[in-house]
Order: sequence, then structure tokens, then C-alpha cells
Amino acid sequence: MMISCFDFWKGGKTVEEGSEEWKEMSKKVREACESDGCFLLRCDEINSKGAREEVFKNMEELFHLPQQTKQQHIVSKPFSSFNVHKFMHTHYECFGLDDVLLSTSVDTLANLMWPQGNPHFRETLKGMSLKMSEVSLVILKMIVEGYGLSQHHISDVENMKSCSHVRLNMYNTDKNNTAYKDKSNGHTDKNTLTILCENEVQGLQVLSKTGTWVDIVIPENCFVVIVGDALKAWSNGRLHAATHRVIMSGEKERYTFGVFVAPKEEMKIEVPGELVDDKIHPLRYRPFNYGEFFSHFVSTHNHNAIDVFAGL
Ligand SMILES: O=C(O)CCC(=O)C(=O)O
Ligand SMILES: [Fe+2]
Repeated sequence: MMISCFDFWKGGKTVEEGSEEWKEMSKKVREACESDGCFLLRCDEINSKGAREEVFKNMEELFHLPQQTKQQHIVSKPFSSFNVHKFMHTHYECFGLDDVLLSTSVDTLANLMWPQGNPHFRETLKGMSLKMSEVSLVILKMIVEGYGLSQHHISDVENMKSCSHVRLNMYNTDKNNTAYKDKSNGHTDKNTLTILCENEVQGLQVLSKTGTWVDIVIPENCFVVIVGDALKAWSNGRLHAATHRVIMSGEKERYTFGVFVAPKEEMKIEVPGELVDDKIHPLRYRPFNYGEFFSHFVSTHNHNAIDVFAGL
């Protein structure tokens, strides 16, 4: 499996929506999402002025705060609090941030972590989240184009990116942690689409359709884009929600910044009629409510939750 890499910002400007180049790329993006469920995206515009370095500098400062300070980040929603996990010789810590663009979650975290609220941290994180969230809409529109769907399906995908949740992840190698050496954190993301960047310390692996774990080498200036279960179901199972995990081996800490675009809880996800036919693509998912699917996953932790919950 050779993961594709696309460049949306050729020669300093965005590939123009509707242009021949855009249509060509849409087809390839759709194909990559079908075959691998992930791809790399080069996006110099986002990284200009060292935005990415700033994000990781801020994250390093955050994760190096005392453990008891970090543990104050407690949020009632699942996967949103500060958390520590151990798996496969890896020590993992993360902070969830709900809907960064439409809520005050970043401000709340900054005020909790630092006495002066750290305005630089807040602005850096919000700026990066906004840009990555905008890119996710470009990708989703390309998928609509790539299937040749009518324009009204643009609103489907806009609704599927109503929320931009963020996760700040930190990993390091913990060879002493033998109790969890066989525990994997392989999973699919439940949301629509995930965009991640890392501090050049590799560790992400994707499970290919043939069942082998493939190292994802994310070049400098690139992001990795991963299809989630909600988008897979909307596409009638044509897009592949890639199972992925992180394995650490070296000495350096790995930081990743992930934007998880997702529908609002009340959104009904329904396969477009154009993606269904009697012979090759019979309907695979019933219409379902995203919030109900997510609650089902939270209560069961079923690795195949989307098929169990909405599969036909
Ligand atoms: O940090 C990574 O590379 C992957 C993170 C991930 O899969 C997640 O947060 O869902
Ligand atoms: Fe993930």
C-alpha cells in the first residue's frame, strides 16, 4: 500500500474549485479514500509563518505541566477530558477539546492550565484548527465531486463538518511498561474526517485492506487525512474508514494535533440515492442519527460499531 499525497496549494494558491485540475484531483481523492481510507495532504499555506512549529511548541509547554495540573481538565463529554493510557510500550496522554471554533473550550483549558490564560496558546490553537477545518470542507466537496453527485449534496457534507473537535496527543516510548505490551490502540475514528499533523516523530500505522500494518511517514509540511465511520456510512460503505494505531520506539516525544470534523449530534446521516444501485452497491446503511450512533459506541466500545448500529 503506497499512500497518495495531494497538493492543494500549487504555486502558492488553492486549486480553483470547479476547474479541470480540481475535478481531476477530486477523482483521485475519492479513489484514495476508497482504497486506503487515508492520504497525505501537502499544504504549505497552513504551515506558512511557522504556524505548525508554534502549535507544537505550545503543546510541549502544555504536556510538560505537572500531572496534577493537567488532570484538572475534566469534561463531562466522553473522550474530552485529559487522559493517560498505556499500550504497546507506549505512554500516551491526550486532551480533548470540544468544538474549538464554536465553543470556548480552548479558552477554558488555557485559563485552567495557566494563571494568565496564555493568549498565545489560545490564538495558535484556534488559528490552526480553523485552517485545518477549512481544508476538511475542501476534501469533502471533492468527494461529492469525485462521485459526480448533484450539488445539493454539498449541504450534506457541510452538515457533516458542523463541529471541529480537537485532540492534542503526546506519546513516548515506555519499554518498562510490559504489562500493556500486547495491548493495541487500533481503532477507526467515529467522526466524518480527521486531519492530523505531527512533530516529525513518526509512529502512525494504518491497517491495509490485506491486513498488514503500514507505517505512515508524514513528510514535513504534510497532514494525514483519515476517513471516519460517519463518512463511510454516508458513502454507502464505498469510502473506507481506515483502522489505525500508534506505536512508539525512539527516544523523542511524539506530538500530534488532530482536528476531528463531525456532524452535530442531531444530524441524520442518509446515503445519497445516487450511491445506491441494485447490483453492485445495494443499500448498506439505514438512515441514522449521529448522536445515537456515537452513544452506542460510547456504551459498547464495539470496534465495528457503525456496522452493528446502522448496517443492513
Ligand atoms: O496521533 C496519531 O497519530 C493518531 C491519533 C488518533 O488516531 C486519534 O486521536 O484518534
Ligand atoms: Fe484515530
